[in-house]
Amino acid sequence: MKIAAIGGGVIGGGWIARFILSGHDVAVHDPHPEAQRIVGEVLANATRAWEKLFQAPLPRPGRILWAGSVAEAVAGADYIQESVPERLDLKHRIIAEIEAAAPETALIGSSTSGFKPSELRQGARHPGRILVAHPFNPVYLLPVVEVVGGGEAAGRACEILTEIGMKPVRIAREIDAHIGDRLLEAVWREALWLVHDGIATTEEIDDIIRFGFGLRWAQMGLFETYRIAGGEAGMRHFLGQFGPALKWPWTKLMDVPDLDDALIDRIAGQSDAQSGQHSIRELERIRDDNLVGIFQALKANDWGVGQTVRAQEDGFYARQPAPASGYPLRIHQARVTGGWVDYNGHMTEFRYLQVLGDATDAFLIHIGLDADYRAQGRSAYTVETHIRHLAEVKAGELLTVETRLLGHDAKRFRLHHAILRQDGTEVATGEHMLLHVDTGEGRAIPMPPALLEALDRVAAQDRAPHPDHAGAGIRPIRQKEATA
Ligand SMILES: NC(=O)C1=CN([C@@H]2O[C@H](COP(=O)(O)OP(=O)(O)OC[C@H]3O[C@@H](n4cnc5c(N)ncnc54)[C@H](O)[C@@H]3O)[C@@H](O)[C@H]2O)C=CC1
Ligand SMILES: C[N+](C)(C)CC(=O)CC(=O)[O-]
Repeated sequence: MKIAAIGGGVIGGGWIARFILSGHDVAVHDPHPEAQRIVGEVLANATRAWEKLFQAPLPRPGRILWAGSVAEAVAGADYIQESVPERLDLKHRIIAEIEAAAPETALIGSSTSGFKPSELRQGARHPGRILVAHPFNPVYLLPVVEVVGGGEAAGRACEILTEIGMKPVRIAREIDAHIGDRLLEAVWREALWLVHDGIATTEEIDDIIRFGFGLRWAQMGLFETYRIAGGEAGMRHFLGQFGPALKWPWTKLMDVPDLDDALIDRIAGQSDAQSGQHSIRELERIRDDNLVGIFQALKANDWGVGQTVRAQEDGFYARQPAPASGYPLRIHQARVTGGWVDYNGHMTEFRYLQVLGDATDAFLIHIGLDADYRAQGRSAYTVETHIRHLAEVKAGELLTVETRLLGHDAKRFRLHHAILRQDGTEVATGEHMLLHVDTGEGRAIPMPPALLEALDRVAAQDRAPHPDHAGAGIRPIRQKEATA
């Protein structure tokens, strides 16, 4: 699939990073003289965030193909994401340039925050393929994308967006600013009035959000949160109790304070005092680390955005390259990132287990125990592990795992992984016993014939003697050694 991105600013850069990290090449056009530096920095932050977010091995990243014109970028494209500044005349000009050069079948998604598809489509040759695909910043982490403009084109766009780990929400009827920005603008207007009227500073308002209802919104949204706030009587009681207050004159919803120089100076000054000690890129990294932490907590709870992360990881495992011929199997590789390194300057203890666990997952997919298989309520659980740490590993190193099957019966199999550096040095080994289980009943059950046959085929290749340490535990410390 060929992807093109027109505009590589805050949002275009985020889209480019998401496509690249999902394994797609992206042709990019942006006339900004520093576009390559800006997109490069966004991609670096996005890569850092994805390496922290996902436990599954990431796909091999795609490449950025810089194009000198819109026409060059969109030639032969299947999906084009437009992220130029929010001016309708500019968007019309860009869409006309895209239509003149792109295949008729190419989909055009616009990042517009406010324009409706009917406005974007004015004067277009093939209006039905022009859609709003409105993301939220940072695009490379937040999965939601509002897809506005219906029909077959929207269905195809949703498939592509889902494939890169997004959660498309199709909006049935077009309205100005879609849904997310309608909600955000209401809060934003109120916040501007609170600063204007001298009721609160920018920091106080942010504290009320981040130490309070922002945490609720991050995992349940608005309606589910208020259902709980109604107590045991739920939403009906909540509406009965707090509904009348909605008619009291609390809000200045449609009224916007005059953004004169004095108010701009006040907001910008308070914002500098609040966050000016960090550069924007540093703030982005702080934000990304916090989002990753929230996502991981929600993954552990199988809830909300955590389910999207899990589904994306399943996709990464399934896309692992087929093993090269030969034995031991070489079906897993991992790059040691800066975040994997501890205070001793080398790969921290639990990351060894992560590499070994990911290698086991790659082996499971190799024998057919993949996400579709697990969806039938059967899986494999590791019940015993022995790791030997043999050499230090530094950030940036590429690790390759060699996997052997040391034995199996109807319900169990025993794996041996050797983690190798690029120069062939063995840096760790892991030996693992796995049980085939019925996940609903939580008990071991025999494997079906197809899995056993796959294991038999691997076992037939395992002709070398077992390593000396296979089956060994940790050596006892003899008393003489202990007191020496
Ligand atoms: N910034 C935000 O929080 C969000 C913005 N959006 C939407 O995304 C779109 C882009 O906004 P941002 O990325 O914030 O703006 P931006 O100003 O950061 O980036 C716009 C980019 O478009 C480039 N550009 C200008 N003319 C161009 C042309 N003729 N061909 C190719 N590139 C061109 C600029 O050089 C710039 O890099 C807008 O429609 C906006 O409403 C959507 C979601 C959130
Ligand atoms: C400010 N904004 C209207 C451009 C914001 C968005 O469109 C979505 C977001 O990321 O908040």
